[in-house]
Amino acid sequence: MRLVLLGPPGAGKGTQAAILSEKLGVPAISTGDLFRANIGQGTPLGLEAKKYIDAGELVPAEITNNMVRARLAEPDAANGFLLDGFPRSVEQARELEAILKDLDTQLDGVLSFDIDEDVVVERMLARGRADDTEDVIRNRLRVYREETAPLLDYYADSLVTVDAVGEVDEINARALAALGK
Ligand SMILES: Nc1ncnc2c1ncn2[C@@H]1O[C@H](COP(=O)(O)OP(=O)(O)O)[C@@H](O)[C@H]1O
Repeated sequence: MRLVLLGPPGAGKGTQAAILSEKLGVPAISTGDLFRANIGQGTPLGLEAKKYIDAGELVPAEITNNMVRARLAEPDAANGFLLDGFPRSVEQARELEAILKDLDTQLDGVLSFDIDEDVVVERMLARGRADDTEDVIRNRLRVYREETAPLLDYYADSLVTVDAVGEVDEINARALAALGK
């Protein structure tokens, strides 16, 4: 199963991706985690990406697209994947289509986690990651509204929406039900 997970920052996509990954037997691929791993290891990609992440801006296309292309070509993604954090813009959605076409495959669907901004701001302030200060959170939400939310229309035909307010297990059950699993 090849799925894109959509939703605002703090919607719980990463948490749900980890559980769904186990239940569906496909890897969860998070661009945020890939960037953070690169930052942790001090790679050139990580050093470059950090400037944008610390400001809550999108990392430039050439860095992000190549990283995703390489990750999706790895053997463990051959039978499916859950993509969390990519695409984050219509431009990236077009790039994803091109990447999948080159791999001779396509998406099965898009799972959208639906949640209010007020709730996600509270959640992010509580988790306290390095890029979770109030100013940076506000900027990430602005970028989400301007760049990422248009994907809800872009993917309208393949969109499955899940209410992302509630307990982790409850939301996971909703997601599986929405996927017909
Ligand atoms: N597809 C992407 N394109 C550009 N930048 C990205 C992408 N995915 C992640 N990033 C960068 O990594 C940061 C953290 O992403 P992520 O871990 O998905 O957190 P959240 O979902 O809470 O915003 C983003 O704010 C952005 O700077």
